[in-house]
Amino acid sequence: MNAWANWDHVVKVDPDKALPEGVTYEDIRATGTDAIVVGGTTGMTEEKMRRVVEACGESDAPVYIEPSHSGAVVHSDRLDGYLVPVVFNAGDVAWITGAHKEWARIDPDIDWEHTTTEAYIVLNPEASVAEYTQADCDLEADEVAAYATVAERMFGQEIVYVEYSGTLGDPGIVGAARDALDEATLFYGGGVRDYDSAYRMAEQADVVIVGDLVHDEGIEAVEETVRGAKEAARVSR
Ligand SMILES: CC(C)=CCC/C(C)=C/CC/C(C)=C/CC/C(C)=C/COP(=O)(O)OP(=O)(O)O
Ligand SMILES: O=P(O)(O)OC[C@@H](O)CO
Ligand SMILES: [Mg+2]
Repeated sequence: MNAWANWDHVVKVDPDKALPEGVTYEDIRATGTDAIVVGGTTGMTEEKMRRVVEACGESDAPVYIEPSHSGAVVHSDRLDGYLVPVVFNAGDVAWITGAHKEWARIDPDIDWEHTTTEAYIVLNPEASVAEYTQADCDLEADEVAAYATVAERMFGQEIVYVEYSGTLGDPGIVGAARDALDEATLFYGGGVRDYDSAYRMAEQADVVIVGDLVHDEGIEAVEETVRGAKEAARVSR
């Protein structure tokens, strides 16, 4: 079984942003989160990625990188895997297959066994990821559900990621994606900042991803979101 089938909560660390003073990766692990994913859209370099992956060395958390381009990929024994975004509603095919083609062309060391794509549906037009990929964010619930179906049924995606980076999404839309999926794991990310928002999104999605909060507020706030996500998962099981 894929590791993420058992996850409820993930912390996404942006290598382009600092952690609050004194916060370590072990502290992040100790919040009870299930994994650390390292990624972001802007300012991503191999060196910044490597720094974070190495700093995770001290903790026993599962660590995955989520590269935003081939130049941000680092290979390390510390990594549990590589989560590679494919933006299903991108306006430019570079973010669907183009960047991936270039990666396959230039990187002889791709660890296919530990590489999984994530079928992103990007829904916050204000986020850098939406701007970069020229995503069509103006989607109704049935269109989001249809993208989820296409991802799972036609493209065999194991992870569908409803991405509202920077703002809390519409639970109805997230639920529509969930209802469309059979086997795939539904990730939700965006604007989760406390117990209630984590709980609400974990009622809809399988895994709640918390990003900016760890940089802006630190460990206690993240802990609250872990509690919210885990409680909602427990109740709905
Ligand atoms: C071929 C390889 C290795 C990679 C290509 C991967 C693709 C298609 C990336 C597209 C952009 C993307 C989906 C990046 C993933 C991480 C993500 C969504 C981060 C959230 O970014 P924002 O919060 O919008 O941006 P900042 O936090 O950096 O401002
Ligand atoms: O930074 P936030 O808004 O928590 O978003 C999390 C994640 O989905 C970003 O890719
Ligand atoms: Mg961000």
